[in-house]
Amino acid sequence: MTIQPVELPETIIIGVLALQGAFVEHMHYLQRLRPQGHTIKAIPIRTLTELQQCQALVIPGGESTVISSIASHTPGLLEALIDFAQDPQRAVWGTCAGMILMADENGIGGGKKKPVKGWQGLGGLKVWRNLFGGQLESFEAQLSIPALSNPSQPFNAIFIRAPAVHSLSPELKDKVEVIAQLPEESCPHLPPSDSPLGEPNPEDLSKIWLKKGKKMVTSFHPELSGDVRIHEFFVEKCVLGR
Ligand SMILES: NC(=O)CC[C@H](N)C(=O)O
Repeated sequence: MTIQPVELPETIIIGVLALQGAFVEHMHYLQRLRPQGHTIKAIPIRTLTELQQCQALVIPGGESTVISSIASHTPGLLEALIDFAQDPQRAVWGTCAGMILMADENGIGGGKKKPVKGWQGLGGLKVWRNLFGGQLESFEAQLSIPALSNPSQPFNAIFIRAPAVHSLSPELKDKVEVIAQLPEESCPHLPPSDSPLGEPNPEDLSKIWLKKGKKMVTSFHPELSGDVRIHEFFVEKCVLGR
């Protein structure tokens, strides 16, 4: 099946899911971008009608259980978000809690807590919630990321109760681009392996920024870094596909 490219309007509306979490920051960063030939308008999304106006979507960091619960109590919203996340024509970026929601399945620690409903945006991604630890274990890492503009300038990646990749399905592994990884010494330890997610792949733990077609996920918070380059990447590569 070939996918027909969608004609984008001059003004591209990027929705930022605004139910909970760091959505204001994402909107500020997106509004600063000036891609060639287009204007970006970032709008907060709280209803189905607002989502229907968007060409692309950002799911912010925050608390995935809360975002999921509010979405499920808003008429038609959760189903429409899942459709949007799975539509290969639509650009969607999940950061931190947003990455958890974009996964197929998620688990926490030894797997005792109920998982959050996965939107299956990349297809084949499983994540651990909070594997890097609680709020007090938050940390920053200066990363060299060759895919960014001005790559010699490190990117300050901020991790707050961040999720880690548990595993990628073999089909996803073939299609996904791993854009950034953590050095081994910063990777989390695996929890006891009694998780309902099945056997983790320790090699996937370091993967903190993944892209498949128009979808991407980052386990950290680029909207808190003071650096717009990952937002710029999302607009150029995922939204505009250039
Ligand atoms: N900074 C974040 O987005 C944290 C995500 C949070 N630990 C969750 O499970 O939803």
